[in-house]
Amino acid sequence: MTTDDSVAQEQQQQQQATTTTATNLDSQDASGRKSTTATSTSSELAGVKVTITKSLRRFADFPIPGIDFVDIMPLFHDPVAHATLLRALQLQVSEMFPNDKPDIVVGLDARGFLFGPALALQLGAGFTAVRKKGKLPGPCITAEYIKEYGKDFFQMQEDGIEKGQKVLVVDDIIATGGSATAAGDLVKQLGGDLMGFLFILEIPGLKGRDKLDNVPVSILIEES
Ligand SMILES: O=P(O)(O)OC[C@H]1O[C@H](OP(=O)(O)OP(=O)(O)O)[C@H](O)[C@@H]1O
Ligand SMILES: Nc1ncnc2[nH]cnc12
Repeated sequence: MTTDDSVAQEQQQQQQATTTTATNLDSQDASGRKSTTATSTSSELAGVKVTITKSLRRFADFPIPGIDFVDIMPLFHDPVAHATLLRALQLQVSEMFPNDKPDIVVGLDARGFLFGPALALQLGAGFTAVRKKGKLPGPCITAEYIKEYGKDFFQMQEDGIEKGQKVLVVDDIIATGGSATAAGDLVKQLGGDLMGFLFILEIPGLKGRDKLDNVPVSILIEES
């Protein structure tokens, strides 16, 4: 077999695997939510969590000395892992809110943008960005916050959320919880109904979720 043949064969196998995962996503209603009769079980979630965990990797002393950085980028490099992640997040939202759904998914700059819009589409919700200061045009509101490796500012456009809209905040990682707290404050300032927070994983030991009281907090991979 030539190199070209084996590359083509590998691509075909990967395409088949992706199609299989995508087919499993079909059991959902018109709004994009999974139907209760579909196969959304805890064991299915446990299986996809294993696949996702295998795609994570760590870098010591990044971006500054003393930080053990968890890199989520391989999840998006592999289309099967990517589809699995989206499936798992969709299931997680169904578990968080069995009889409800968000109007708006808010994703945090920048890694919350990698999956927030796709998840919003799956849920039949809109997407709004929380961005680092100076990136959004027009009238904005601002919040200063402290995260695991520094201080920063988040902004939202004033028309990013309509008063009373139900909002789910999503991000890749919760460490100290500073970023998520600031995002939740911005949502509430705009009159949004903050439903909860969803993360792919947490940095253990920093007690980030303790900052996020009064709303449901869901973390796909509890220990990393
Ligand atoms: O819980 P915390 O201590 O606030 O830390 C978590 C935040 O830190 C990272 O973002 P970062 O600010 O590094 O931005 P990036 O996504 O652009 O890399 C991560 O994506 C979270 O948003
Ligand atoms: N340890 C960490 N790894 C990756 N992203 C982070 N954001 C905050 N802390 C982090």
